Amino acid sequence: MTDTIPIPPPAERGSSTLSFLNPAAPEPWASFVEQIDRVTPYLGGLARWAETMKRPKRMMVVDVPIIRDDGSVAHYEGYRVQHNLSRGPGKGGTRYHPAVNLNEVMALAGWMTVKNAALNLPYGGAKGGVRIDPHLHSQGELERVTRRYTSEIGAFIGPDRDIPAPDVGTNEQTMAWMMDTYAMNTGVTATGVVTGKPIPLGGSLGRHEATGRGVFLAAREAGRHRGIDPRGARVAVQGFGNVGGMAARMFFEAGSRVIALQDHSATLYRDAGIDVHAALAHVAAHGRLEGFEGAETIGDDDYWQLPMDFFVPAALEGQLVAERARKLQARIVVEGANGPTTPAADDILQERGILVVPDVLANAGGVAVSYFEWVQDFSSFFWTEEEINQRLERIMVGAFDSIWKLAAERKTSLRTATFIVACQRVLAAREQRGLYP
Ligand SMILES: NC(=O)C1=CN([C@@H]2O[C@H](COP(=O)(O)OP(=O)(O)OC[C@H]3O[C@@H](n4cnc5c(N)ncnc54)[C@H](OP(=O)(O)O)[C@@H]3O)[C@@H](O)[C@H]2O)C=CC1
Ligand SMILES: O=C(O)CCC(=O)C(=O)O
Repeated sequence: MTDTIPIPPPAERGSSTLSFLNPAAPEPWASFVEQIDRVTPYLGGLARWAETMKRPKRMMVVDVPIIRDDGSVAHYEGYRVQHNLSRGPGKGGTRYHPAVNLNEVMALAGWMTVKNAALNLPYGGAKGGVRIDPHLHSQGELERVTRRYTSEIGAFIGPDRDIPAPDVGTNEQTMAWMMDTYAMNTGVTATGVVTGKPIPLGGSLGRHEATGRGVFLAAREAGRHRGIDPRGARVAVQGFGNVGGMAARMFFEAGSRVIALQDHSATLYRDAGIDVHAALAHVAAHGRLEGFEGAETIGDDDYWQLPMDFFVPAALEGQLVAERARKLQARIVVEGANGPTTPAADDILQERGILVVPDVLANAGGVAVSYFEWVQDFSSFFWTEEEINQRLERIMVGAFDSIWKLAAERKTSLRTATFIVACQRVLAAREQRGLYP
């Protein structure tokens, strides 16, 4: 039922050679469930509620029909999963990608529940997506898809119900169309229905950079504990979109040597360090890393064996599988993407002494600033970029510190410690709310 739209072969996207999702990885929801199983023994009396985390509260699969530019009718499958609403409205991004499916969106929504609770944001967890390759559609077609999708899920979203934001394949423009469609359908200009909006529509300064900035802050804190200064550190980044591009820029501006970059179109390497500003300008002009002349092209196998201090996977889930975890020559992995490391790979990295800063902590800067945006929209009072960046740093460093201490106390990985904090908050709320009768 969820696989009616075939995944276009890479050939349709130009000279891409990298797969969309790693076939060697388990399905994302299976990884999420395994992570919940791993944390359950640490939950004490709340463990009796742990099953809640393995049952998404509400899931929608919607048909999104549009008339294409050539007059033909096309159907796309859309999803919105509200994984948990115990602590507040749903919150999480919207993904446009040809491999999106219900299983993936369930996992992404589950990770949002954990991430939001780990940072103590007053939200549950949700995520949405449409199974479409945005690279193959005109702006007009994407606008029609977005408006139809927003109308189809319209009864379930709202500033106090569920608040979408950008994710892979979506951006500020997508959020503007979602907000406008919601306003047209309800008669209310409720700017807080989505975050990650353009600034003139109630968007927040700093949101565009926030996830990458948060990844850098998490890396800096992890490096402090491991005696690795970002200045001069060797860094490789996978994925060069909003998160990977911005994280690479933050490292570069902090004096790191960004030795390798990879996106769908190319894997690039320069031992002396890549000029990240020049690579960003190339992608802004050409839409992909392919053709960038400031580095040499290397093979995918070589990429996974480069000696480095920080590795930042910032593309899709399931990239760091067991085989790659055995080869990886990094000292710290900072997960910019959601779910990039499989549970089996996690174990191997831990055995090998490679520190992993998990997605649900490392990439939480985006949703933290989304929270600031939502608060600003409600109060119609907007903060300066400096205030936003200071608050972001405080929230990221505070969460990192407390999770680091808990991991040391309980002798767990940072991932398990983050899940302990989050599950305790979510399940305590569930228990306190009670069940009727
Ligand atoms: N945007 C946000 O605020 C947040 C995003 N995240 C997570 O970060 C990750 C990236 O999201 P975001 O940066 O927003 O998405 P974007 O669409 O902006 O960028 C994704 C990047 O990953 C590349 N990519 C896709 N597949 C592969 C692959 N198999 N190998 C190498 N590169 C690949 C894309 O290349 P190409 O363009 O060539 O396809 C692109 O460079 C996702 O896991 C997302 O869920 C997490 C927190 C917040
Ligand atoms: O900003 C948000 O609301 C959510 C961002 C997101 O999708 C994520 O953190 O994975």
